[in-house]
Amino acid sequence: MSQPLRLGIAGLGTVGVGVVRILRQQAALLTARTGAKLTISAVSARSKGRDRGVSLSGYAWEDDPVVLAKRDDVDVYVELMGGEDGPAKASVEAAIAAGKHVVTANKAMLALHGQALAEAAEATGVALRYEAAVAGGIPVIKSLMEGLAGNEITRVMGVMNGSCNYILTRMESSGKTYQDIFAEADGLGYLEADPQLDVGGIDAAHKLAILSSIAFGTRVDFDGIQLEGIERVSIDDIRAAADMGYKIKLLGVTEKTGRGLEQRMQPCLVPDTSPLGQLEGGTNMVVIEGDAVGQIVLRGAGAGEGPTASAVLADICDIARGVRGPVFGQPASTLETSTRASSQRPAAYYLRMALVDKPGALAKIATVLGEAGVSIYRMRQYEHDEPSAPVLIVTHKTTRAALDAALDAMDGTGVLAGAPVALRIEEV
Ligand SMILES: NC(=O)c1ccc[n+]([C@@H]2O[C@H](COP(=O)([O-])OP(=O)(O)OC[C@H]3O[C@@H](n4cnc5c(N)ncnc54)[C@H](O)[C@@H]3O)[C@@H](O)[C@H]2O)c1
Ligand SMILES: N[C@@H](CCO)C(=O)O
Ligand code: NA
Repeated sequence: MSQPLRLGIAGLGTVGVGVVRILRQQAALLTARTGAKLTISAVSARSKGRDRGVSLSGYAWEDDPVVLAKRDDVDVYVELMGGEDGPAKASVEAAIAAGKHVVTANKAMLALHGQALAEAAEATGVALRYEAAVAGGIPVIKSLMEGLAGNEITRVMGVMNGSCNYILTRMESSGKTYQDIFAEADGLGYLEADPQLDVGGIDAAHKLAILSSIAFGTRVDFDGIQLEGIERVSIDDIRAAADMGYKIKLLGVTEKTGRGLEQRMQPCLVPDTSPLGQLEGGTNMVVIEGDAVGQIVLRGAGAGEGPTASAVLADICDIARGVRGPVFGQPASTLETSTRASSQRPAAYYLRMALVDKPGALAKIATVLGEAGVSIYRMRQYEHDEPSAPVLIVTHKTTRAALDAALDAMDGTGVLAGAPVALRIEEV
């Protein structure tokens, strides 16, 4: 048997405790699989005395994660504190400089500092692994980097924030408003301490930025993501979309177009019969398309103690087996700076509008759409008691620019009884 692999774990919250638990409960299995004894040398968290429901006896305690990261008896530094900067980044940098391998679940840090950290790790010859950072327990990093290494990746899509998917699917099943279900999710502890990270799409966008880099050989470019959260998704749209055969999802999409890399994280419609459309509750799904493999669908738990710790353990086991390799699948120095594709690839759009119920109103809308080059594919007007008429339109594929021109022109027609809603329909 090889030398023991000695771990230093910083962060003993949901994920850290899960990792300690698996290391204690599955010690024999992990040794059988890796050929090495996996031991914990030291741990760090904010509160030393807190009862975490798992024994920490036999592990040294460090108040400062940077000190922990550099300890002589630590071979792998496991960062499970979170936060894009602060002690997480400082300690990971210290670990790399001290020649320690690093495992982290910190998507925010990688989305914003991934390139610099990858360059540092590769210069020092240490592993920097982060399976838990994207879609938690789903082995999406491994699938993309290893299982699909023979493919040119054409598109990656995913629902990668469980809290948002919970809110959207609960709105539909309960018929309640966004505000009501947001409060319910908050009460159940489903939201991050800063809920804007979830509902603003930021957490999911961090994950998308990491996947883009691996899929397309580009430097992580979080700021290049067209980002919109779910705060403005209304129960009226969820109902109307359902009536037309769609679900609304906070969907991340990254694809290389002739104009550059297009990364979008926004609410959009997907067919209700598609795997993404059928994804309920807090579950995650990532869909990957490669030129040789076609489309594959990965589904599972994106968060929670067990699933996230499962991914951290996978990385630790790989390091124990001697697996190294570039952080984003090819040497960091060869990753390209992506050209940001400025406008969105053509798509069908869903439009919901309330029209003044007077002769010629619908004709005016049809005219401005036609004049902007936007063609109508499907349309419904519902019976109504109110003075305005609810109208739904699904367009043929069009550019966002043409649609925006049509929406601008609609403003001047005098037949709108409120601001129209326009959502992209993603081909999945
Ligand atoms: N919880 C999940 O389901 C999940 C899923 C995927 C990824 N992640 C990521 O895993 C990481 C940890 O998440 P979590 O949910 O376990 O968080 P948590 O809030 O439950 O735990 C954080 C831990 O870090 C410790 N900590 C924070 N600042 C510290 C400091 N300055 N010094 C020492 N210790 C410090 C805290 O004391 C706590 O023990 C984050 O990067 C998060 O984004 C979490
Ligand atoms: N808040 C995140 C946690 C996992 O990153 C989610 O809901 O998916
Ligand atoms: Na994962």
